[in-house]
Amino acid sequence: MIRYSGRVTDVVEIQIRAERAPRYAHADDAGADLMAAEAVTLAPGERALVGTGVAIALPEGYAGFVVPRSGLAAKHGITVVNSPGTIDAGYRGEIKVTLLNTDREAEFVVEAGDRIAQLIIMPVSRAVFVPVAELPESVRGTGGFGSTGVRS
Ligand SMILES: O=c1ccn([C@H]2C[C@H](O)[C@@H](COP(=O)(O)OP(=O)(O)OP(=O)(O)O)O2)c(=O)[nH]1
Ligand SMILES: [Mg+2]
Repeated sequence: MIRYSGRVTDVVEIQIRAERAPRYAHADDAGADLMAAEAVTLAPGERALVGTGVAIALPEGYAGFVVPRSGLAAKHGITVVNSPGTIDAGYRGEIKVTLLNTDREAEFVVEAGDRIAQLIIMPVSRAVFVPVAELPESVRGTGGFGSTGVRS
């Protein structure tokens, strides 16, 4: 924990190569906006792998997650196909965004420099998978996929 903008916050230093570095719109935002490095037009229902021109070296024990922007989703039906896209600590390539236009009628135009998605940096655990004959009991057990219903 270090002091940042007058508050005590987790801040992780990340080495980056980019023409347009991801930017936090507000100091306490979780997601830093990723900009398109290229222009692309998405027809209704079309997807495209859009470059951001950003390459990073995450410290060991961290991962990046590429997630949609809610404004683009609500106003234009733009989402990220594989959300959250996982950026591994060892990845040194360009971060790319799999944008999908879910709108049935309108095309969506992306210009270079547009903020198309956001990047969330998180500490992650790595597991050691230990085979066992029986898993410990729990209250939920094997219930899932709507087992608790919809209405309260
Ligand atoms: O939205 C994304 C998701 C992934 N990546 C990059 C970083 C990540 O570390 C790498 C591999 O991602 P993932 O493991 O999700 O893809 P894969 O299909 O399993 O490819 P691989 O076999 O290379 O792991 O691709 C992106 O640039 N954007
Ligand atoms: Mg993989």
